[in-house]
Amino acid sequence: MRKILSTHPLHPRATAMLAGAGRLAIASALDARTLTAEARDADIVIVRAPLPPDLFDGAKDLRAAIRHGAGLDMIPVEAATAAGVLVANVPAVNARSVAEHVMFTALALSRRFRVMDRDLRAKGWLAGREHANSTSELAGKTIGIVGLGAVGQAVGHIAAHGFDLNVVATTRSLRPAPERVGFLSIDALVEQSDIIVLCCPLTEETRGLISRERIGRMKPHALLINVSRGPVVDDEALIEALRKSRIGGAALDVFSTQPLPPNHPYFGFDNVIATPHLAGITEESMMRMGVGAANEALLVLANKLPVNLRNPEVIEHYRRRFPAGG
Ligand SMILES: NC(=O)c1ccc[n+]([C@@H]2O[C@H](COP(=O)([O-])OP(=O)(O)OC[C@H]3O[C@@H](n4cnc5c(N)ncnc54)[C@H](O)[C@@H]3O)[C@@H](O)[C@H]2O)c1
Ligand SMILES: O=C(O)[C@H](O)COP(=O)(O)O
Repeated sequence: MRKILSTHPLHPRATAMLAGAGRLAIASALDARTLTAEARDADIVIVRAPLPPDLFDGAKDLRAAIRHGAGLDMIPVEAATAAGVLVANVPAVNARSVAEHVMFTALALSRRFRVMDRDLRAKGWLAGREHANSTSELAGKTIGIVGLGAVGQAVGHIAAHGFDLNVVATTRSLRPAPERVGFLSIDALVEQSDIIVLCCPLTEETRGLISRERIGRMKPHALLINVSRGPVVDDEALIEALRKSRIGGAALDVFSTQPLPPNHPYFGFDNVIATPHLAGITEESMMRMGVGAANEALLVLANKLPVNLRNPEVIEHYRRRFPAGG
């Protein structure tokens, strides 16, 4: 019987789709050793936790590693390709959830929601109201989007049409600019934006993109929102900037170390919102990601290629391993 290993439980609709195709096993733990052992006899692995590169060495039946979501950084794509394993993801289907989270944190930071709510509960009405004078509207401000893909475009659309923000973005290839979006270089974007949203993938190019130097160029009231991946930001520099009130605040959904340790310096700031990598997770997006991943798995098990194949260079090697495959 075919084994589909998922690092996490899937949405019930996805589980139901896979029921006839094989045995769905949920990983018993997420450490490298357990995942490697449990992938050894798997045909498919559905991924929401980082896979170790050597997982592929002993997984002789493994046909595909399928990301439940957009970011490919949890799959060592080179190692998978070398082993003849297909890599796929489910792009765009959580973009709306992430964009709504971005706008929610932009509003929460601008309106000082955390301290108002906290002080109302702890110190009473007047203490809660005290923060209101230093809050601001979003309308008319500039939001700078780094990574104008599915998430970035959804953020830009809501920001421009829903909140009357001016939208600027970096781009590497997208032309012409979407409606109401202006293109800037990354340096101009960090200098000119009141709100900076990071929604690029983690790559060698984006690792450390928000460097000490770029944090130093931000406006003193700038808000930094990171829904990309933790290592895109220089944590030490950001913590220092927050300590010195060099920027207005930050909303961080992703971190260089996940889970974020309970005593992390980010928890010490009133003007930081920290969430545990959940911007893309809602009832709706979990259903779409799960169904998308299950669809890709069913295609592969039916000897077809996944729709969102991310390592097409693997095909020849893959077909040598599974002569009927694809
Ligand atoms: N926090 C969450 O829950 C969550 C959910 C979804 C996605 N994400 C993260 O957001 C990323 C983007 O998701 P998406 O669905 O928009 O993907 P996408 O592939 O549609 O868009 C990524 C965009 O980033 C651009 N890009 C790549 N390198 C860049 C660079 N150096 N500078 C500027 N732009 C660059 C690409 O050209 C593309 O337009 C994912 O890779 C993932 O890391 C996080
Ligand atoms: O890359 C993504 O799409 C997000 O991080 C969500 O992925 P998840 O399925 O791991 O929550």
